[in-house]
Amino acid sequence: MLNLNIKKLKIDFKKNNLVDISFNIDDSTALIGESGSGKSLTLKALLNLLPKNLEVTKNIDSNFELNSNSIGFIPQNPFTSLSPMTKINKQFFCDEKKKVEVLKLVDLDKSVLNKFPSQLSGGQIQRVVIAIAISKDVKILLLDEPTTALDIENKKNVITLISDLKKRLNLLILFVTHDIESIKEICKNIVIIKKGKLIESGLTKEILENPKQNYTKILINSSFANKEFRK
Ligand SMILES: Nc1ncnc2c1ncn2[C@@H]1O[C@H](COP(=O)(O)OP(=O)(O)OP(=O)(O)O)[C@@H](O)[C@H]1O
Repeated sequence: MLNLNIKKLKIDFKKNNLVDISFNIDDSTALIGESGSGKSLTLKALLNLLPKNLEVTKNIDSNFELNSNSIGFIPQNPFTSLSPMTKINKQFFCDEKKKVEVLKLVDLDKSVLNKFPSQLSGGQIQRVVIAIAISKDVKILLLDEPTTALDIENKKNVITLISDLKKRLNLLILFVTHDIESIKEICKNIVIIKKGKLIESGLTKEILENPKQNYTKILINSSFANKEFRK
């Protein structure tokens, strides 16, 4: 079984500590916290994309090689993650057989390969981005608020798709979001962070039913309140 253990991740800017956390991913983990809590910095640290002005101490253990092939990244805004002037076909870095195979997994016809991003719908673009992410020998998928830019219908579809891919491809998942509701279907565990520190962690079901910390209760309530508001 795959495992990725963030034994220590400490990120400082000058004398300010921005992140100081440790947690293990052995299935699917949601990383949740209010804006500015350090979620994106944590993802960037895993992707080796932290800006040079930050001081980083990183101790990560995994039972697979952690490199650009084993990490797949799904960004917040699928619309800006594809090159607009390049046909979908040229945005993959794998052979033709693999392209068709991963497109099938995300329920897209191979005819999209011959199109430009502007010829696809928002939901189709997000599916292409997911297909590109899984076209390598991916072991862990990092998702940065992957449904924020989508409407409710597409949001539901993408959540179902990710949940399905996780099972079929046996992937580890680290899902960053503000929206606790969206991770119920996908994530077994939750890690709650505030100002770069771990506040509470455990099984999703248990934390949603019985949050211990006030901060967690507020995050859960605001997520449900938003949902009501959007109805
Ligand atoms: N390059 C940087 N230099 C200095 N401080 C930074 C840098 N990048 C991020 N920070 C600070 O680190 C903290 C955490 O930022 P981060 O982007 O990880 O938050 P986040 O939880 O992803 O927020 P959001 O949900 O709004 O995306 C913030 O206070 C931010 O201002």
